[in-house]
Amino acid sequence: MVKAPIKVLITGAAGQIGYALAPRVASGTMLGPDQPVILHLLDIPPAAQSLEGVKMELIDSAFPLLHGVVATTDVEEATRDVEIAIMVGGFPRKAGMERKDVMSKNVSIYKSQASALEKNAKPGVKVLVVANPANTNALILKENAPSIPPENITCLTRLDHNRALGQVAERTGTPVSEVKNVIIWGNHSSTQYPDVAHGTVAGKSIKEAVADDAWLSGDFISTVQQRGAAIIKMRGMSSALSAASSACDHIRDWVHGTPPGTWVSMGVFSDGSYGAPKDVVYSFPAECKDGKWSIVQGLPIDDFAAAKLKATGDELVEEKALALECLAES
Ligand SMILES: NC(=O)c1ccc[n+]([C@@H]2O[C@H](COP(=O)([O-])OP(=O)(O)OC[C@H]3O[C@@H](n4cnc5c(N)ncnc54)[C@H](O)[C@@H]3O)[C@@H](O)[C@H]2O)c1
Ligand SMILES: O=C(O)C[C@H](O)C(=O)O
Repeated sequence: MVKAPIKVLITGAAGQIGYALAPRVASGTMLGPDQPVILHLLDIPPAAQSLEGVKMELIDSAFPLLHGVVATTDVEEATRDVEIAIMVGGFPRKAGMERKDVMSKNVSIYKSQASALEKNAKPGVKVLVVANPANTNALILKENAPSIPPENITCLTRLDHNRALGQVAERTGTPVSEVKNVIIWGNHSSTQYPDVAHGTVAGKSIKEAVADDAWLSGDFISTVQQRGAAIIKMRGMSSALSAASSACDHIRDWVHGTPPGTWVSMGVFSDGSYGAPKDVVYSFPAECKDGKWSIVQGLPIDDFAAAKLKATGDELVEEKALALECLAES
């Protein structure tokens, strides 16, 4: 039976991630080869012409699964009846900036777009926040859209997860598909903790396969933590194709499920698992089934890891306070 099309919102669609993401969604990479989609593309008025150009290119690509494109600068129109919302709109970090620097520009966007989503999206809308500071933007969105269940609002740490998989694959000379169950804990920032203690390479523990503990507890961690900044340095712009690809991975696994025995990293509203602060959006290992995620429980955490989990949690609590200050001033 032919499936009904799903409306997918991409905000910031005229930007560089939007340009890489829209064709992936339209070609079925995100929701599967039998799922038609209608793309709702939102950007701000100064980007309206460029947004129209993206729409023209999508039409010219003749994607069989693409049943329509709405390109608009009207947030009410953009959010109407969407079942999936990928929130990319905002201002990216430039060289030399920390994520906190983009805070004041971006959190107010998330407050106002929360209301539009709440009012217009389909009940059960799944939201992925990509724009930085991703965890805190997601939190602000959640706080300002009380009728959307908190478990439906997530942020992207899958890019960091994929970066960790990539580093281990490169180091061990193994196809990345053989590397599993790394974890990104905490914030999508340089305090995140990329954890390989429970991961495997072709069934062997990562520790055993890499056989270099100093690298695993040193350069590996800092490389993943600093990868966003390293890409900005190389490209002069922040990551886009890997961000778009990871956003598709995040939604695909959330909707279609994670393979048995495999988890992914997702920024989700914290219930305090593993001693993380409650009431922030924190990245945990997550398994997905029937369109729902759950935090993988019961993993042993040693003292080294516990200190890292705490540091990134502390940063999220600080970011939340800063975001609330920015909103109070705006
Ligand atoms: N979480 C992650 O892993 C991750 C990875 C890469 C980038 N990012 C973040 O994603 C965001 C987008 O990055 P990019 O490289 O595509 O930036 P970009 O500047 O190329 O595109 C952002 C787009 O958002 C639009 N925009 C600004 N305000 C808006 C609003 N109120 N509503 C709708 N659209 C709006 C801009 O006009 C622009 O077209 C940045 O915040 C960046 O830091 C996150
Ligand atoms: O680091 C950035 O500012 C961009 C993005 O969040 C990334 O991780 O690549």
